[in-house]
Amino acid sequence: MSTSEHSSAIPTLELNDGASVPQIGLGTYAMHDAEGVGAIIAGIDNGYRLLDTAVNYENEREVGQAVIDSKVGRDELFITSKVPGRHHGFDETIASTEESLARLQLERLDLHLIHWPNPSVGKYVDTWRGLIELRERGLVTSIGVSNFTEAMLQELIDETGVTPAVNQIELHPYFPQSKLIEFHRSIGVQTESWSPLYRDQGLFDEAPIAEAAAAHGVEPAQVVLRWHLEVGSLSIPKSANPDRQKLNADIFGFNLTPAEVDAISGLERGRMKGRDPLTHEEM
Ligand SMILES: NC(=O)C1=CN([C@@H]2O[C@H](COP(=O)(O)OP(=O)(O)OC[C@H]3O[C@@H](n4cnc5c(N)ncnc54)[C@H](OP(=O)(O)O)[C@@H]3O)[C@@H](O)[C@H]2O)C=CC1
Ligand SMILES: O=C(O)C(=O)[C@@H](O)[C@H](O)C(=O)CO
Repeated sequence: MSTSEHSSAIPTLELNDGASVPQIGLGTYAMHDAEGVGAIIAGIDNGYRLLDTAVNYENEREVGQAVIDSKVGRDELFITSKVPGRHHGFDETIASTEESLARLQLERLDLHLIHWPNPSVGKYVDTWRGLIELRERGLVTSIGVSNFTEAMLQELIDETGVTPAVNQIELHPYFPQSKLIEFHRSIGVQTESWSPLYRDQGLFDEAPIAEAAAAHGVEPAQVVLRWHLEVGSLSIPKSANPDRQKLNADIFGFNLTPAEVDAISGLERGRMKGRDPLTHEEM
């Protein structure tokens, strides 16, 4: 834990390349303009150090401004962005990343991901080679992917010998992805959960979550975010509300029992919007 005046209580874990990453981060999807900058600064003030953005969120400028305006030093923060589908390809990935860095007003990203594999385009291996090159040039510290299947991960490793540090995937109690998490664990990839709260669309009323919340004296959202840690994933809940930001990050003072974890995982019913990376493509 940092000892600075603006320290964070969020512990870290180590990625397969030795880099340190906070165990929970702030999603920034749909945070825009001055209001978005204010919400991101509030997140940093509330202890978040990992900020998750993407070219396609069209808010890298806001994230960069929040980093500049916050009271926390750049080196204490962990900034993630993502290469969009329209920038797949070796040269395109280098150019895309240089543009992201310019918008973010940063010299280096802590983690850069391939946002979606877009298999019909057939360029994710070239894109991965671009990320490897960027890491060698020192423009990004860690490299990873998002929405990759087991077979796609294996293909990247077979083709390049480089294992992604992270696979950021849709993961929540309705879609627990236990087989993919186990595969990640077996090859040293850190699982990262997107839409970890299922965008507050009814999940919190589910009995195993409400019951665990009552048993531990916490809120249902905290149970859900603790469940992500218990199954081995770091999550990036988005909240623009300072009170909910604080609540969501306050998950390190209790544990769920194995029975509670199993009951919550038993809520499985499928993806939120049918975004199967074998067929769903985003440019
Ligand atoms: N790689 C990928 O393909 C994807 C990546 N992502 C990333 O993951 C992040 C998180 O996912 P996201 O889709 O935003 O969804 P989340 O599951 O994080 O849910 C966010 C929604 O839940 C609300 N919320 C947050 N905390 C609470 C709480 N304690 N109680 C009640 N409601 C709450 C927020 O509202 P409010 O702000 O008002 O608190 C917001 O409406 C994104 O922001 C983005 O960075 C997301 C989708 C795909
Ligand atoms: O937010 C992201 O990172 C995405 O990849 C999108 O799928 C986004 O979640 C979305 O909901 C677009 O409709």
